[in-house]
Amino acid sequence: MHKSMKLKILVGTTTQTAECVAQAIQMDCADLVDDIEVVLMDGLGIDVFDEPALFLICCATYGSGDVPDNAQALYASLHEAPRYLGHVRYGVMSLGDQGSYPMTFAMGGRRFDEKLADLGAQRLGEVWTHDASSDVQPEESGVQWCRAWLAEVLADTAK
Ligand SMILES: Cc1cc2nc3c(=O)[nH]c(=O)nc-3n(C[C@H](O)[C@H](O)[C@H](O)COP(=O)(O)O)c2cc1C
Repeated sequence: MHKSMKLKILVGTTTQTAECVAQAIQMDCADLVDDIEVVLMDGLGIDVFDEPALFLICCATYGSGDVPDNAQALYASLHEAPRYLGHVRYGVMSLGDQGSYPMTFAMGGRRFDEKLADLGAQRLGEVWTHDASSDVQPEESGVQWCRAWLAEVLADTAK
């Protein structure tokens, strides 16, 4: 990946924590990537991955380990209209609440991770998680993770 490439952040959220994390990244990582787009997942389908971009799934968890309502269409589309996504490289930021939902902690983002990997897409780096029952501030921690993640991705591509 080059600095001039696009980072597209796909946001699955209900109460906007994930969106705030994505927006903080958009502002704070502008020195690392020229073009950062934040897109809510509402109404998206698998064709969002047709665009040549590095993808970042930033997704909360609802129900019992499900993706949020606004992510349901995209998640369903990966199952209902599957196709090979070998050209896609992505990272995952997954939000949850370990205190209240220990059995399904941060499974929203992980569900996307599992399905994208099934379709041949390549995850770069480890999955970042945020626990709403902790004192960790999501925007600050998310930006810190994303800067390190982007630096690694950029360095790897430069090799
Ligand atoms: C009704 C409800 C169900 C939830 N279910 C889960 C869950 O199964 N696992 C989990 O880790 N977090 C769960 N959470 C916690 C949210 O994922 C967490 O608060 C997250 O930060 C919300 O992100 P958002 O503001 O972007 O929607 C749930 C929250 C609510 C209100």
